[in-house]
Amino acid sequence: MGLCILAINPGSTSTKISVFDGEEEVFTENIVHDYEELKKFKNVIEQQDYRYEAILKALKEKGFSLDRIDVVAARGGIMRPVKAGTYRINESMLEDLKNAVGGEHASNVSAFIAHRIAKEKGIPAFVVDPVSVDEMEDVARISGLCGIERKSLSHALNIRCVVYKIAQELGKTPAELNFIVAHLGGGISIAAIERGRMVDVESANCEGPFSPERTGGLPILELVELCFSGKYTKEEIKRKLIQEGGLYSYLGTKDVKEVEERAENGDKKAALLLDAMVYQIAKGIGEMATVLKGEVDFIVLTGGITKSERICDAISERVKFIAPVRRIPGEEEMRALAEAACRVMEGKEEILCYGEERQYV
Ligand SMILES: Nc1ncnc2c1ncn2[C@@H]1O[C@H](COP(=O)(O)OP(=O)(O)OP(=O)(O)O)[C@@H](O)[C@H]1O
Ligand SMILES: CCCC(=O)O
Repeated sequence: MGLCILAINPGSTSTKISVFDGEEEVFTENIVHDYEELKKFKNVIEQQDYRYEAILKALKEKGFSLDRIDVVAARGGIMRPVKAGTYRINESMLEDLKNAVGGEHASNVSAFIAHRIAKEKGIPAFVVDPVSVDEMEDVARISGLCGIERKSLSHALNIRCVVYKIAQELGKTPAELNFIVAHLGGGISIAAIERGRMVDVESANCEGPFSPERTGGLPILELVELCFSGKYTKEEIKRKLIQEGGLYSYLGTKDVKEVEERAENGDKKAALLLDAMVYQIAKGIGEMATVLKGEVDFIVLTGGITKSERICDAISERVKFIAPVRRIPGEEEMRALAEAACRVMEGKEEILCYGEERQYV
């Protein structure tokens, strides 16, 4: 076996792990957690031991010993704004994630698990293209209210991976192309990538289209009324916006496949909600086309929802006048983690140090 990589990618209800032999996938396992068990923890960082034990169990069931791992590559969470790349996990990063400096996200726990394994085995551990990759132009940071700044939070790992993949197919580098990438999963991010830099991004955590579980942007005064209605605590409001918003709030499910089936079987509400999600995603893509001044080489649709050809066709119908639309169903996050680990271990790419002033954007 060549370089043996353990890739770790925690989601809100599951932890995905993969073992790679260099760039060859050996196996991937999606460890599904009991939601009721996860809910017992005060926050995602407190789930670290629980998820760590689940990873050890899954590896054991595969007959794979941790002793064989040379390096751990983990999805990076919401830390301080950073430039894209691969960061060695350090105390300063762990401290920021523990304090949720950028907010709560399932992947915030990832660095803790990777760090623990790395310490036990005496091997290196990295996070790659964290959720808080920030390459936004200053003009994009202005929100419209002094004191509130727009944030760059996105599915940066998958977005950057698909950009590289398409550029490679064309025999070009990302620096030669402009993309709009819409990652459509449980959350949704829509990014404008100008010559390899993610110059603007909308994520359903803050604004933009609603997703299966997130509200995206809302009418602001109604939201103020809701917050001060006295019916909800701050935590309940946050849950309503991030975990129980979007399709879930209307239909009680986050499963787009199920919503499509309901719509096919004559459920008019489900059909309207799907149309609305498509409409808002297309609108978000249109906005990003203006960021790129119309100079768009490709619109890329990726993430779990893009397994649905029908949804992609409906989005495409509205945006294909902007640029050719490419569909990359599912996500490539595990491969992106492994490939990044290979690049830095082979010295082909610089290892970035979190906390060094120059890394902050
Ligand atoms: N064949 C399919 N047709 C339509 N929707 C699908 C299909 N397969 C998966 N989905 C939907 O994709 C969504 C989940 O996407 P994905 O797996 O990318 O999300 P995640 O990894 O949980 O979250 P995120 O992508 O935000 O990190 C769910 O709503 C799921 O129902
Ligand atoms: C915050 C952007 C990534 C996600 O929605 O999970």
